[in-house]
Amino acid sequence: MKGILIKSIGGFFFVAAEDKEIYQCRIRGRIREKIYPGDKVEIDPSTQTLEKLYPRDNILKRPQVANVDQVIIMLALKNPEFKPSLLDYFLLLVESSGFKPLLVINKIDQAAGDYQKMFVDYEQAGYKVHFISVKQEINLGVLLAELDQKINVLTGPSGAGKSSLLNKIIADADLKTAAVSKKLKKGVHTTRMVELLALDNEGWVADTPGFSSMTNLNLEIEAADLSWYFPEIAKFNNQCRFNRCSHTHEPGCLVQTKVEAGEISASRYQSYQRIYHELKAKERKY
Ligand SMILES: Nc1nc2c(ncn2[C@@H]2O[C@H](COP(=O)(O)OP(=O)(O)OP(=O)(O)O)[C@@H](O)[C@H]2O)c(=O)[nH]1
Ligand SMILES: [Zn+2]
Repeated sequence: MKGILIKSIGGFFFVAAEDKEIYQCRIRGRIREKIYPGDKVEIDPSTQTLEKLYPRDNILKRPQVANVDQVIIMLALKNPEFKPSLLDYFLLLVESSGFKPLLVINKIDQAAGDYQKMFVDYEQAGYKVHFISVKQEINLGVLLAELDQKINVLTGPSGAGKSSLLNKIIADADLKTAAVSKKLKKGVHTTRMVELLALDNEGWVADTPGFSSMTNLNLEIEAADLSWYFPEIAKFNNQCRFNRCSHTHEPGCLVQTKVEAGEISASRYQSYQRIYHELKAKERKY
């Protein structure tokens, strides 16, 4: 029977199978590869053995999850205050590892004025933005529909409301507590096992504890490649006067022209420039 690995602990592999049951399997000796949450597997339910690992589409490094469909970047409008530079950084991390981001802006109950206009830049760049309030349960249904049938990874800075969201949309009460237990999170650097949590529909979500420190992770990309991870800039790559234009200072740069004309967001371009120079400085050091 086919299934999906949701977690593994001490040699036990928990597989959510097609029949909607969860089987606690042992592995057959001949499977040599490492198996991650999200992996599609074949099990023998009668003996509770994991017999086969199906080829995977992709694997996310941190946390290690296989067959990821999208990475949810969740930020709050307020508490903590929304900062475009932080969102740009999260987007870059997701884009540069080759995954599809989904933007979720939480705490719209605390909004004053036309907050949506702060996100027009992102929508123009091609990102879908969901505006929600976990607390007041606004737009949660629409978001949930977007997670259906998919393996989702949830990231975002501390205080964005990730645990609160999981509390509302996870089907199983036991899993729920595991997902939000502060005790587990605070453990002395015990790396909590990644686990797929079942949503109320047919989707899955992996929480990423400690991703608040994601901003400290080193980006493993080169300055010269940076523009490929800003979709609205990547569109114009190779159209500047110079072949390997960095879009920072060169004459005849189409990107700079588009920024001046307001066709590329000035704020996004600022983030691009800042990160470009950070990466350059790092490259000079080594
Ligand atoms: N006003 C308002 N507050 C919210 C909303 N969602 C969450 N909060 C509050 O925001 C605070 C942080 O929420 P958490 O769910 O713990 O945030 P988190 O992203 O899991 O944070 P970490 O566990 O530190 O990564 C809590 O006090 C929540 O009650 C919302 O939609 N509106
Ligand atoms: Zn250029």
